[in-house]
Amino acid sequence: MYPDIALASASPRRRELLAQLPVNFTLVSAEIDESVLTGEEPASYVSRLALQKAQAGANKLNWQLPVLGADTSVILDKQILGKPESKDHFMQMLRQLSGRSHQVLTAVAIVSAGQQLQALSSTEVWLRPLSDTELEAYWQSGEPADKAGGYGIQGLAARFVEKIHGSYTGVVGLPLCETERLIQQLRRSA
Ligand SMILES: Cc1cn([C@H]2C[C@H](O)[C@@H](COP(=O)(O)OP(=O)(O)OP(=O)(O)O)O2)c(=O)[nH]c1=O
Repeated sequence: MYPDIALASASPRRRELLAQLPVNFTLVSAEIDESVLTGEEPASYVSRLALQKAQAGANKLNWQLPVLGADTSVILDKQILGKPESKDHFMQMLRQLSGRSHQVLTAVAIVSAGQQLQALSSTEVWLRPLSDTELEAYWQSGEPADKAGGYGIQGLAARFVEKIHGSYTGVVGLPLCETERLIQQLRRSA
């Protein structure tokens, strides 16, 4: 069937989550510079990146299809934590996240030739205290490397999560309630 939309993402999680919605989609790659601008607020950062991913995807497709982009970051005391760059970086991040709550922000953007739609999901996640021995073993599993904040709530790190307040799918990388709402808005305006 002809796709309604393109997903500008290399993330297998986003692909699996979008497949749970009644929408036909195709994939497009969109590499962008993910550097944080000086003084940029976390919400502005994730929103800008989601929009830039969608725009980069739309450019590749010559704006023939609406394109969806998303970005997820872990925020601790206004500090933006991306993916761990090394084991040391991972240990440092998880020691900071241990035994307290943090925020996970996921922005979603859909761009088409005529319009730009955006949503922001914010979730508070509480992690229990984590020992260095547990963290060493978790790093060895390979799971943390491609995840913002260095953990995957949907994977082995599930046992570290005491509670969440917000959107589970938002933490995994694509808040489905908000995303479906944007797709419905797009359809209404077509
Ligand atoms: C906190 C958390 C993040 N993540 C993932 C979601 C995102 O894929 C990733 C954050 O990186 P992003 O830069 O948002 O996305 P990405 O590089 O994986 O994919 P894209 O091609 O769309 O840019 O962290 C989890 O899978 N589980 C979690 O619990």
